[in-house]
Amino acid sequence: MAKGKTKAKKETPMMKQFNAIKAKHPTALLLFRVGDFYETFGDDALTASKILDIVLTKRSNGAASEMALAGFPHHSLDTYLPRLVKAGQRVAIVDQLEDPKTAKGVVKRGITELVTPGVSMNDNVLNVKSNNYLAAIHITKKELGISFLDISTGEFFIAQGDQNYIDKLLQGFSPSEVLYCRNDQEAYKEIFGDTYPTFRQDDWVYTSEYGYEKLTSHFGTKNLKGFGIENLPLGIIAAGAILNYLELTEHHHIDHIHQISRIQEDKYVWLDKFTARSLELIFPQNEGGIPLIDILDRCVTPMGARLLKKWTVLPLKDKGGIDARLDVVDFFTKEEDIADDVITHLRQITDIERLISKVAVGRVNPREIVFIKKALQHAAPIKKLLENTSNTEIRAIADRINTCNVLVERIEKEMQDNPPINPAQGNIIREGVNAELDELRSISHSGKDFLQKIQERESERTGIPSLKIGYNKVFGYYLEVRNTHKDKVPAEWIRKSTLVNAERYITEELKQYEEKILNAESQISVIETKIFMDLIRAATEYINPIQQTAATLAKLDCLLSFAFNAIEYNYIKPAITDDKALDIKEGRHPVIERQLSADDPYVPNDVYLDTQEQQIMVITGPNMSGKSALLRQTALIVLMAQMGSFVPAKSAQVGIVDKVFTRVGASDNLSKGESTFMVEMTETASILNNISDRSLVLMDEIGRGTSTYDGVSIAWAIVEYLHNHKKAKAKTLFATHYHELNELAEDFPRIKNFNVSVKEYQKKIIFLRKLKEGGSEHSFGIHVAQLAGMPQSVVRRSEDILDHLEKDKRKEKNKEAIKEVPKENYQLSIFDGAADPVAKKLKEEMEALDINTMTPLDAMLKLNELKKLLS
Ligand SMILES: Nc1ncnc2c1ncn2[C@@H]1O[C@H](COP(=O)(O)OP(=O)(O)OP(=O)(O)O)[C@@H](O)[C@H]1O
Repeated sequence: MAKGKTKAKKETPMMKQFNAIKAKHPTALLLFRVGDFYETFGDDALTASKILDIVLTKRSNGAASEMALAGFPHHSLDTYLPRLVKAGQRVAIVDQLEDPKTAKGVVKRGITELVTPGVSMNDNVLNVKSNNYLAAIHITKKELGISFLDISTGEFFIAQGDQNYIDKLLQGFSPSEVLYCRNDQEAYKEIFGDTYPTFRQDDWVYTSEYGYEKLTSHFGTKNLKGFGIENLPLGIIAAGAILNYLELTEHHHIDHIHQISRIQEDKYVWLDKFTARSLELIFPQNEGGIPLIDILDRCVTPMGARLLKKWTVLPLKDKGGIDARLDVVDFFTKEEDIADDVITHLRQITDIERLISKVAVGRVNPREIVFIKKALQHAAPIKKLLENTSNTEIRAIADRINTCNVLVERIEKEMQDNPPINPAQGNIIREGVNAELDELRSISHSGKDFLQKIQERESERTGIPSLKIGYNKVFGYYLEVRNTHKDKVPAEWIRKSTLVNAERYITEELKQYEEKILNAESQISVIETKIFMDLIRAATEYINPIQQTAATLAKLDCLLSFAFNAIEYNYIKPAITDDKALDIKEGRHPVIERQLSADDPYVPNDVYLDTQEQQIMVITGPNMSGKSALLRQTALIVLMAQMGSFVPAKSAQVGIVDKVFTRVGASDNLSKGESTFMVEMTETASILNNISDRSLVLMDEIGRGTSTYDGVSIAWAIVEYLHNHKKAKAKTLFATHYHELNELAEDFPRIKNFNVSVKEYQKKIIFLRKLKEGGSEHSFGIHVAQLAGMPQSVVRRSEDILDHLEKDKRKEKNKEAIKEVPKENYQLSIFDGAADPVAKKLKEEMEALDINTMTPLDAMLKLNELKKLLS
């Protein structure tokens, strides 16, 4: 070696091991097990110390530089891991794969689990009431494929469609992580922005062959026809990408994922993403708001709560399916005693859907196995109760509950009632299960008894009253003598350590018993673990029936939730019909009514809409009078009815609705750089382009985001369009401040005017909240300003200005002016949309024609020319 140069220190073997694993998973944060700690190194340590607020230190890597280090005790994994994952980290748990005591050289280590936001079985990462979905998207120019998986429950879905549809699904499923192809980065960002944590995979994963092969080999099928997804090639690619990701994250035991289903778009009411948001179905729009789900959800099981969320965003469209649910709810509202008995047992049932998934992935602990048993034991009386009813729908539910008696008996026979979570802690298996185990236990116990006797005997013999027997890992069992009695210690005792106030000794005799006890204990642990593992293996045979039972109990839980709401809040059974009318008598808003006191209750209102007589209700009324509430309650009642729930009304006839479109309130989207008005127009355009004869449209103050003239014109034209649409007479509630729109009812037969009434009393307004036929004259905006505490001078001045404007009769002129616009301009014609240059040209050409002076040949030639123009 050249003089003056120091020998470059080599990496320690452990750091070499760390670097090798890190190189394979550069984007994951490694929790590296070292002895009793999980350590993080380098950049990972910086990240972990920040997120977890743990101390950052340095470690000599053996190399010239020092490395950042941050760690925590291994038993705190459940506390720290969720915090890392929730902060968006992908965390690789690197465990010691062999016993450090017997390892030669550096302990073998490997990743035992890669926990990412979308792939987690950890109870602390998961929310009991929500699914935790991983999504994969495959993007092509024409369409997109998508797949969702919740590994904690085994639910696996697939779909394919245009950007709007996929975006809507993403909103509904709200995945915790989205996978896409590395090459699609730009396209993905452009379409979906950065709403979700993402992970990119290599392009070879995103091919048809790979996806198809992955799915068929996972399910052990020749093709995918049985799942009804064969014709969704893009969805299959996405689903393949999900299975690939499970491999990458070391999730190899996934037998509980035993089917994949197509998301059947046509089975459910279409709610565009604005509607789900503005009706506040799952999330409130403003902090502190209450979404519908909070009102509906009285579920007592986690799987029930999760299913109810799905039902809420996916109301049904087929009468049979809805009626089946309503019949069960009806039964329970009439048979309250049975409902009470069922719910009492249901309350005792834990999350068997997730527990059985843990069995499949081999992560179930002894206590959880006992929970599964208890759950099935409570499912049995539920099955009995339901079987004995006269209702066929309820008996069908009973049929689907499988109480897995053989498994229950085996768990009951083998497992202690209250075993510890960690099998290594011992005492998980009952006595009488295994003779060898029983014998070893008696050796261990008698050994311990004997130790006790040694202590008593020696205490008497030596005259040391405070003599204690203890145990530690370093030198096993010992006798502890306080310093005051040190002089009484016999010569044959061997001193092992000195503490401040005491000394510890071992003896030959102690060592002998120690060996016996420790031998027995380690064998006990081996036998207990083996019996437990055998039991888990046996339980894997029950994955399907337990999943089915879990799904059935979830459904039952949701229906009971509906029934209890109906009983307590006076909801009624809606009549679902195949016609197109909606007839709600004395309907109430399910959320607002709960917030009001009994002295000042919600004022119910009637709403009637159909496609023949009263297709569009134009609702005027002052600010704060309750227009928005009326619109929303109508949609919520329809959606609740189609979910299978009773509804807050005196009576309700609901002709099946296929799509609900809502444009309610301002949903600012300033973060995306769009103005409120632009958003409003985009949403409205999407409504107008998608309506059908069965759609329900709610529009609230459309046009208010621009000048009054623009606003009135747009609102007017939209109402006309909805009325005149050839194929789709969408039922519409149109709330507006523009009284000019009341004129529409004069010319259009299916438009009717209504107003939410108020009373004026001593220059103040009293809100009556009652919907009445007829238009209204003014807005009372100034009164509302006054109510809001506007300075008196401003209120007075605005009253003067209003007076002046009204006297000027400009308002009247405006109305007249609109009415004077030739009607044809509003009619749909082939020239609709002056923006279309071809249509414009055609129109000009046709107008310029003088048919009287044309020969038949001229006419033919001209026609040919026009036809060319069209093509
Ligand atoms: N039928 C009702 N019974 C009792 N209270 C109601 C009723 N309808 C609405 N409210 C109460 O009145 C408040 C205002 O209602 P809402 O927002 O629907 O008014 P609005 O007419 O849409 O007002 P704006 O035009 O200012 O948006 C609601 O927050 C609700 O608490």
